[in-house]
Amino acid sequence: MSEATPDIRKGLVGVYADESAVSKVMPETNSLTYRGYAVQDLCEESNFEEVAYLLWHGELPNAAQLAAFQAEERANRALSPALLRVLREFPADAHPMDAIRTAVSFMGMEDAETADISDAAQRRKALRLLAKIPAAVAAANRLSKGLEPIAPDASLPFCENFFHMVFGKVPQKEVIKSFDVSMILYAEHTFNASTYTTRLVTSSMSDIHSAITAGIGSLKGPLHGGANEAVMHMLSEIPSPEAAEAWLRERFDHKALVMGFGHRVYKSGDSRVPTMKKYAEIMAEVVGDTRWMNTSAVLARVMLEEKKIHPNLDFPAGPAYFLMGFDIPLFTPIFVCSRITGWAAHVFEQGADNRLIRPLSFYVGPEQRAVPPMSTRG
Ligand SMILES: CC(=O)SCCNC(=O)CCNC(=O)[C@H](O)C(C)(C)COP(=O)(O)OP(=O)(O)OC[C@H]1O[C@@H](n2cnc3c(N)ncnc32)[C@H](O)[C@@H]1OP(=O)(O)O
Ligand SMILES: O=C([O-])CC(=O)C(=O)O
Repeated sequence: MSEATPDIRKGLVGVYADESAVSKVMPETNSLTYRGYAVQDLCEESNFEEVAYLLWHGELPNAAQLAAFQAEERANRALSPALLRVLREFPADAHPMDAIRTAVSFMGMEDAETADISDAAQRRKALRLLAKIPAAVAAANRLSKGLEPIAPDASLPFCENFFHMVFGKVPQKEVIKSFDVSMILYAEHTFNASTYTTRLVTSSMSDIHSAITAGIGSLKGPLHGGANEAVMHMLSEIPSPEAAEAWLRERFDHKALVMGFGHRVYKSGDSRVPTMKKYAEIMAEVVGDTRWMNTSAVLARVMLEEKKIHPNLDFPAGPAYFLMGFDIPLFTPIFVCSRITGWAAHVFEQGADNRLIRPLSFYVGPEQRAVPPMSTRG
């Protein structure tokens, strides 16, 4: 007798897997809060370091707490000589997401506290990851182009230091502000695929480097974080804003996905898009290049008219990063530099009230059968 099929939610659509106090997505009002604060307000009133502290501690830092947090982050940026040697051995055409995934895994082997999964140790390790990941991303990017890595500068704030390590210089304040806003918007988003991956790994009482390494693997996919790169490749294929509508309609004919559109939770607009779009437009003004935002506007209009699908955060973030001068394969690793904050907050939360995550599968394979001898197998 065949079993009745249980209620299977493919893709876990609509499933509440646990409670969380880190952030809240409200699709009915297109809004998002981190620990109760609207992301738009955080973008205007705070900076990425303050948001990292907020996500990890539940409250915004006061001046002394922020200064101590920043001092810790700045003191932990340098990569070990061994990791730098490993980075030099990576194939020049390795994708930077593969490079940072491997680098974080290596950092796990180097960290003296890897095996200590107490809350205090996990927090110390998360701080070291927040500090070192940008240095590894920047070093791998430069090495892949035959350039020497640039050592972090402890006199610079987080965002300025990232530009320093990638380009060897710090850009004007409008560029830093746009980047900082992108880092705040990318920091956290409830139980997205990569965050859930980090919680799943944590649930077996594994360590934070293992969880973050797995999270990076999940983020890489083009249905998730990899979409910010895919958006820019797509925009680059479109010869001009005037050609965008015909290009898109042709894509509809092939039933192809349009990258940077759609979202599992938001169905009438991603809460973060208006803010990121504003700062992408500021970047277009700073650089004096409106092609990407004009092309984007046509795509967004036609997608809404024809498919009723809105853009997600990756859609304006892609051109914003391009206008900041970053190589396209660096876009998702930049997302990692930010999302380490949200991932770690979830690792702490999962660890504080843990139960092994282990769902069921409904078997649909062959009935039980005898193992045939080799001589009878076709
Ligand atoms: C930071 C982030 O990770 S944001 C997400 C970044 N990812 C992307 O931009 C990739 C493109 N987008 C997508 O692939 C999807 O929208 C996802 C993966 C983000 C969400 O997927 P789901 O929640 O499973 O999609 P959903 O069920 O809402 O799709 C409904 C319909 O819209 C279509 N659709 C959704 N997004 C798109 C898109 N970007 N282009 C074309 N059609 C789309 C689906 O094919 C589906 O059509 P169907 O009903 O004819 O099968
Ligand atoms: O929430 C999701 O599924 C994807 C997303 O937007 C994010 O991780 O920022």
